Amino acid sequence: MRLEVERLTLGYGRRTILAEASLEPLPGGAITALIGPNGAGKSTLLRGLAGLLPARGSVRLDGEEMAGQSLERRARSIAYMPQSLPQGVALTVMEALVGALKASPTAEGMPSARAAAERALALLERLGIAELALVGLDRLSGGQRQLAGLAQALVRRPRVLLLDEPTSALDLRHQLGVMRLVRELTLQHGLVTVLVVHDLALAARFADRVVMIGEGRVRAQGTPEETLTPAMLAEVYGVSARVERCSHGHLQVLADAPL
Ligand SMILES: Nc1ncnc2c1ncn2[C@@H]1O[C@H](COP(=O)(O)OP(=O)(O)OP(=O)(O)O)[C@@H](O)[C@H]1O
Repeated sequence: MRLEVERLTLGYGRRTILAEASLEPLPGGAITALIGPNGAGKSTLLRGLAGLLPARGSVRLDGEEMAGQSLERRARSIAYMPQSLPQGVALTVMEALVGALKASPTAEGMPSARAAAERALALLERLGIAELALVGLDRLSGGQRQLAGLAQALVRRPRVLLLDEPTSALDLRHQLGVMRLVRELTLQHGLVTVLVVHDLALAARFADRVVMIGEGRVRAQGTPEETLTPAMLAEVYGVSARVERCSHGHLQVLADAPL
């Protein structure tokens, strides 16, 4: 599994947001974190990878151009979780998960109703929210909604997992739990996982690769060590920052002041 992005140009209407973005190939079994300041174009790039925006350039999965594929075909391999789930959906968590399975059958085809329910429940258990299975989406807290949204993306067992800020509403324990689960699934199934994240400590700890976006351009890409440098943080985020290792050896970004 390998996702290749070449000279991708994306925008809304006539406004170009991301111009000619090329990424080093995103391999299966690895997590790529998209980082960068607010409004830089991270979500736009993720939507572009999901095929949700008109684009110029090329996004290829295992050598096959995604643009020409039908939405249904694309949905078989790609799961995309937006920054916020739509409000006003009168479904329980379980109904939403089974609905997600029905709406976009995976490469394995459509599971039976019983198998779908079992798969959904097993996933909710793994995410620690099995007790929410029969609760309405509209009655969940922000963090619970985010976990339910993640479950909706994961339940289909995609080959490419695109997550827009999957941990932004989560407490510390759930942040670590979700990132560990995403890492496990990514490794276990060789997924191409791309996630937008603001928390640079999470990016440094869990991502294999980091793509730093600033003002609609790819400003740096590589390992966390290569990209999370004081010089790049100054240039792209406009902060003076230190990058140090904690007593456990994890990379930590300590932002000291805006420049
Ligand atoms: N649906 C839309 N229609 C028009 N412009 C949009 C739309 N979504 C985003 N934009 C614009 O595109 C630019 C990039 O937005 P995007 O959401 O990709 O940034 P981001 O890096 O994900 O930011 P954040 O960290 O704040 O979520 C912004 O200037 C934004 O105003």
